[in-house]
Amino acid sequence: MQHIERAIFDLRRGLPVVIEGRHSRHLVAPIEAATSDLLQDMKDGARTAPQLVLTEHRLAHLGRSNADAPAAIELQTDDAREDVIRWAADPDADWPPSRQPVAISDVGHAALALMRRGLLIPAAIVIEPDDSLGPAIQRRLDRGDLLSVTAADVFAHRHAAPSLLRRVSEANVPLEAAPHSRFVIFREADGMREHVAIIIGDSAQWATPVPVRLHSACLTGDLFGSLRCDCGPQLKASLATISKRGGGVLLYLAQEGRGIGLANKMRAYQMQDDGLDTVDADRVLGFDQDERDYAVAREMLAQLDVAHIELLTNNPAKLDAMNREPIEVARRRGVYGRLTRQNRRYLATKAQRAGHWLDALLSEPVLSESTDSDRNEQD
Ligand SMILES: Nc1nc2c(ncn2[C@@H]2O[C@H](COP(=O)(O)OP(=O)(O)OP(=O)(O)O)[C@@H](O)[C@H]2O)c(=O)[nH]1
Ligand SMILES: [Zn+2]
Repeated sequence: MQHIERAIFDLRRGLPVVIEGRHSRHLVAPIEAATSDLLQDMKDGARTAPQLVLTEHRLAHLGRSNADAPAAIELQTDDAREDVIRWAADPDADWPPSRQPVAISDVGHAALALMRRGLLIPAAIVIEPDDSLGPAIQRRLDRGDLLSVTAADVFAHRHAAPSLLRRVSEANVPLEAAPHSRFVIFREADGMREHVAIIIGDSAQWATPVPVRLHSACLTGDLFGSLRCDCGPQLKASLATISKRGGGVLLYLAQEGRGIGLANKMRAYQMQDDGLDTVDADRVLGFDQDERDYAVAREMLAQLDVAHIELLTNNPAKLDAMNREPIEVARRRGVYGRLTRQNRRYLATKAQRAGHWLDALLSEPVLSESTDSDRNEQD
């Protein structure tokens, strides 16, 4: 487990790692770290054509409309770095002429899994080292300045992480909307993500089913009051509702940007400013329209001995994901933020393309924007 975590940190620092597949050893670099020098070194030391590994969503965006699995573009000697990066992440890129997608091995799949776990753009350059590069890689592995993981360990890690959640600390934190609250911190086994369960009220007095809200982190909305989404007001409304209903649990999940991370959410925002909607923007970057997995949430509730719940959500996918062993969703209750001029399109897209139950909110008049910042400037 530990060496997977270390490999992800190296990838996030812009360093390549070695992935041992069932049949052979490969060198893998994230597209975000593909400098001209690194790309040249990888091309020079490759036994067969280097591959740019892409997800099915990215392939579809490049015009391979029947793509239903990740695949690769084989790179040629004179492919410029700018082109390679464009194929991986530029919204305006097309499929390179006269090339066919090639199937990827377990190494390619493992590379994409590592990029996703590391919240990097899910695209990687993968080579099988030739006889000149192979020994140099071995020396670096022996010295410990290059890390190696097996594809099998990467897949095992992806499935094992949620069930190995550890309850690490807790304390009372009275909240404005719910004065009798206790924060319980859970850490995923690889140490990379922490999730918070906020226990509201006295569990002995809770209603059955227990009111539960799952809230995915949104730095911009929850903390800074961004008008682009509805998260901040939804978070406050959830705490107030749970408190009023005699208490329950709010899970604050480290799933920023529907699981793609803050940096990618900003990339997606930029694309939305250029015309794409929130679903397409994530897909253009190679992600699914929702990358979240709620196994962690089920495990947190199980560890808190909460099984029979009333779920506060407008999201059918959350409802479906939570109504699984050992959790039973007895009832759903809507929870609404507020409609603004800037979030109307985002909320309408969620309703139309992801089936969120938001009709009630979308039919309300748009609230006027807060003018706090103007007033601050006048002061
Ligand atoms: N990728 C992406 N994520 C976004 C965007 N806007 C908001 N988010 C994220 O969307 C998530 C919303 O989380 P929630 O409010 O828990 O979930 P939901 O899917 O809206 O479902 P509800 O339970 O009905 O609120 C947060 O992680 C936000 O950071 C966007 O344009 N792109
Ligand atoms: Zn938000």
